[in-house]
Amino acid sequence: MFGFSDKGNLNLITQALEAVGRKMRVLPDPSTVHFHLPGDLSVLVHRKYEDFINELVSKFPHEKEGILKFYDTCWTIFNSLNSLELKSLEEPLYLFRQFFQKPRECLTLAYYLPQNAGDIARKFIKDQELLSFIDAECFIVSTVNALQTPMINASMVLCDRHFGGINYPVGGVGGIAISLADGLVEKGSEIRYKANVTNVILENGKAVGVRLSNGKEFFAKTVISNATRWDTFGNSNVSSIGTLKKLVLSFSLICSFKLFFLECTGKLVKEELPEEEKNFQKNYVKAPSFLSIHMGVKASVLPAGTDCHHFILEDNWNNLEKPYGSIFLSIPTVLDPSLAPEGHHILHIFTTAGIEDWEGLSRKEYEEKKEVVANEIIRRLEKKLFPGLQDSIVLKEVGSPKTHRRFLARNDGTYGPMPRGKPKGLLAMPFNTTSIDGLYCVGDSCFPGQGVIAVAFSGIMCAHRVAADIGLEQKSPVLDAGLLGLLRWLRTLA
Ligand SMILES: NC(=O)c1ccc[n+]([C@@H]2O[C@H](COP(=O)([O-])OP(=O)(O)OC[C@H]3O[C@@H](n4cnc5c(N)ncnc54)[C@H](O)[C@@H]3O)[C@@H](O)[C@H]2O)c1
Ligand SMILES: CC(C)=CCC/C(C)=C/C=C/C(C)=C/C=C/C(C)=C/C=C/C=C(C)/C=C/C=C(C)/C=C/C=C(\C)CCC=C(C)C
Repeated sequence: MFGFSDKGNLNLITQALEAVGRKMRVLPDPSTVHFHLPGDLSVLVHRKYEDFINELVSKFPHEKEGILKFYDTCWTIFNSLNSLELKSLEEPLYLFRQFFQKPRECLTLAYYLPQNAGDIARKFIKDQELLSFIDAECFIVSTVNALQTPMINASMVLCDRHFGGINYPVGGVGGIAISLADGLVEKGSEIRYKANVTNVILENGKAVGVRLSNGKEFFAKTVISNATRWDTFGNSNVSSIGTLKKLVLSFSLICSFKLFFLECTGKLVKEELPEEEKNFQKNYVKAPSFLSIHMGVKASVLPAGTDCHHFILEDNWNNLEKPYGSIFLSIPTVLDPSLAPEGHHILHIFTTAGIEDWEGLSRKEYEEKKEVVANEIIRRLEKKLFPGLQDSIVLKEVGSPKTHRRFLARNDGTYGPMPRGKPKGLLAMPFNTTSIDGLYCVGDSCFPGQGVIAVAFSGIMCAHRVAADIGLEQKSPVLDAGLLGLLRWLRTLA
C-alpha cells in the first residue's frame, strides 16, 4: 500500500487510522515492483530512489540526463503536493490561504494540473523503449499509458514509493477496513452492513435521504455517495447496479453500507443525467475490470529472494493495455509469512479484462472459461518466472469481471474512470459537489481518480466541503459561487 508511512502529508491511510485512534503495524516492502518487460528488460523499482535510478540508467545509459530530468520533474510536483495541507480544492477560503502561504507550490500544481506524464517524458526522453517503460510505470496505477496519465498522479506514485515507501499491513490489507470500522464505531458512529441503497430521495431537487431495497428510508442533511458516478447517476446505455456506500446523516454520524449480494439494476438518482455528469461521461469511460486468480502454492516453487510484486509483459509492447495482455502478481507471504501455512505462499495474480467477455454464458460455460483463461495465465507465468508453477498449486480461486461487479457492486466491475481520449491532465475530473444540492460524491470517479490514496484524498476533500456547507468550517457563499462556477467552466474546457 501507498500512504502507510509515518512521514509527510500524503500518508493518508496512516492519517485516516489515526483520526479514529487506530494504528497498524506495517512491514516495509524493499521494492515496489519488479518489471519483466519485452526484450528481457528487467527493472526492479527499489525503495531507495538512488538504487532505482542507478538500475534504470544502467539499462539506458544514453538517456541518463533525460531520466534524471523526468523523475526530477516528478519530485518537484511531489514535493509541492507533500508541502500542502490537503483539504477541499472546492473551498475558496482554504484555497486562497494555501496560495498565500505556499504560492510557488500551488502555482506548480496549477501549472501541471492540465498536463500528462507522457508529454513531459517526451520533452526529455527520445528512446522509444524507455518511453514504453514509462508507459508501464503509469499503466500499473492508471490502466492507461503515460500520455493519458495525469502528471500529478504519476508524480505522486513515482515519488511516494521512494519517500514514504510501500508498506504492508501485518495480517493483510483487509485489516485496514476492519480497523477503520472499529475506530469509527468507537468514536460514536453507526455502521449498517448489508444495507442496499437503491434511491437517493429528492425533495424539491435537494437530496434529503436514501431508500434501501427493503423499503426503509433514512433522512439526512447530507448524502454522500461512494458508488461510482455511473452507479450514482446512471448512464445512457448500460444497466447499472445501484450502489451507495457512505451516507452521512450528520457530520458526526457516518453510516458505511457494505453490500455483497446486490444485483439490482438502476441508478440511485432517478433523474435525467445532469449536464455535469454528461460532461464527465464525455471525458471518461469505465476502465476494464480484472480477472483475478488467488492461489496457494508450495513454497519450493519460488526461487530464493523472489520479490513481492511483479508486472509481466512478455513479448510485445502493443499488448500493454490489451485485456489479458499484461500480468500483475503479488506474493504477500514474501513479506508476511504468517498469512499462509508453513511451506506455502499466496499468489494474487490479476490482469485487465472486460465484462463483455463474460456475459451471456451458461453456468457451465462460465466455470469452464474461468478455468481455461486462468490456466493460460498460469502457463505464461510458469514460462516467464516460475517453472513447475502448475504442479505446485494447492488451492486456486478465480474471479472474473462479474465477480468484481457482484462483490464490489461497481458498474460493469470497472476498476475506475479512464480517459476517453487524451485528457487535459486532471482538469476534467469532477470534485465532490454535484449538481444536486445536498448530494456529494467520493471515490475514484472523483478528483484525483483511481488509487487508494487518491480515493482517500477525495474523502478528505469531501469531508471539508461538507463541513463548510453544514457550518462546521468557515465558508463564504459569494466566493463559493465564484470558485464552483470557475471550476465548472474549467472542466468544460477539458
Ligand atoms: N492496491 C490495490 O491493489 C487495490 C485494490 C482494489 C482497489 N484499489 C483502489 O481502490 C479504489 C476504489 O475505491 P472506492 O472507494 O472508490 O471504491 P470501492 O469499490 O473500493 O468501494 C466500494 C465499496 O462500496 C460497497 N458498496 C457498493 N455498493 C454498495 C451499496 N449499494 N451499499 C453499500 N455498499 C456498497 C462495496 O462493497 C465496496 O466495498 C480503486 O480506484 C483502486 O485504485 C486498489
Ligand atoms: C483548483 C485549481 C484550479 C488550482 C489549484 C492548484 C492546486 C493547489 C492543486 C492541488 C492539487 C492537489 C492537492 C492534488 C492532489 C492529488 C493527489 C493526492 C493525487 C493522488 C494520486 C494517487 C494515485 C493516482 C495513486 C494510485 C495508486 C494506485 C492505483 C495503485 C495501484 C496499485 C496496484 C494496482 C497494485 C500493483 C500491483 C502490482 C504491480 C503487482
